[in-house]
Amino acid sequence: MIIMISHFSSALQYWLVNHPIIFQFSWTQGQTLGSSPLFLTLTVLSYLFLTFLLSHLPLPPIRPGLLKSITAVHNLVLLIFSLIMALGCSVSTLSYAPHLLWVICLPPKTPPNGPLFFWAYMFYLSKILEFVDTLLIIVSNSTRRLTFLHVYHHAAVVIMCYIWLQTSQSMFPLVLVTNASVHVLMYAYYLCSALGVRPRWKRLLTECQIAQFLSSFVVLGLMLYYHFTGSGCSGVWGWCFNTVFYSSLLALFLDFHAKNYANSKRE
Ligand SMILES: CC(C)(COP(=O)(O)OP(=O)(O)OC[C@H]1O[C@@H](n2cnc3c(N)ncnc32)[C@H](O)[C@@H]1OP(=O)(O)O)[C@@H](O)C(=O)NCCC(=O)NCCSC(=O)CC(=O)O
Repeated sequence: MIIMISHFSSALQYWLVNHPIIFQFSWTQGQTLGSSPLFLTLTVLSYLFLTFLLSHLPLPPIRPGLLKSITAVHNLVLLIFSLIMALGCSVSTLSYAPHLLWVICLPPKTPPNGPLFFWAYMFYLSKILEFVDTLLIIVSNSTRRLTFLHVYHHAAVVIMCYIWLQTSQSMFPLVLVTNASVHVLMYAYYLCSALGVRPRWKRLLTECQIAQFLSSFVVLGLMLYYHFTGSGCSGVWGWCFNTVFYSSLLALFLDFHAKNYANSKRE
């Protein structure tokens, strides 16, 4: 049993941290795929433009069975990918963080190399894959769900991940693990919905999302404290973006909660 656990943990360590592609990863602006400011600008603008265009065009109907299957596969892929990213970033942090404070405050001029930044890069790419959520909402004619919250979140989160990589943003490992874990639940919820099962824990899921934004303010506060009381933390401009972004998401999610669950009893 002990030998099996030890084999499993070595395999995990290799595939999530020490594999050469992960270990030797380096984010280099203009060289790594998707790392140029032009790529970021075009990606976000194309997303906004196509969302506007497709939601105003009459689209050919898709067979409900086919749409259901595509939606289920998309959600399953993102569920598994989110789980791998949460695990990968946690194991990389446990393997490489020299001390606990390091996950909140990376030393200034930390180069965006190695396993932790590999997972930040995967997270960045996964946020582009999440654009398919919007396409699914549009093709299923569910305009009720094409909200400002949804489109704003999907566009801005890509910019946030780019800043993480470009500025070696302190505290990203904590935010990544929290968000990817919440997204495991979120895509499980959407997967069940697509398969025709409405989970009874929708409200709880929204509350987990709100809790993740609230907890990120604690981490943002700690980073600022260590930045000004120590020798500085990497990615202070990213701190400003994160603070504005999370404050706006918190306000939008509190509004969503008030509108969706005001009359429902807690389950
Ligand atoms: C419980 C929530 C996760 C989702 O609330 P909703 O009101 O959107 O959920 P709902 O009950 O209408 O969802 C079920 C419907 O979604 C369809 N559906 C299935 N898969 C989907 C997918 N990948 N993207 C979008 N919709 C999808 C189902 O087929 C079903 O359609 P039908 O009804 O036709 O059968 C909530 O907490 C939430 O996040 N609300 C904000 C809306 C949003 O866009 N969230 C995701 C991005 S924000 C985010 O991700 C924040 C974060 O980082 O945590």
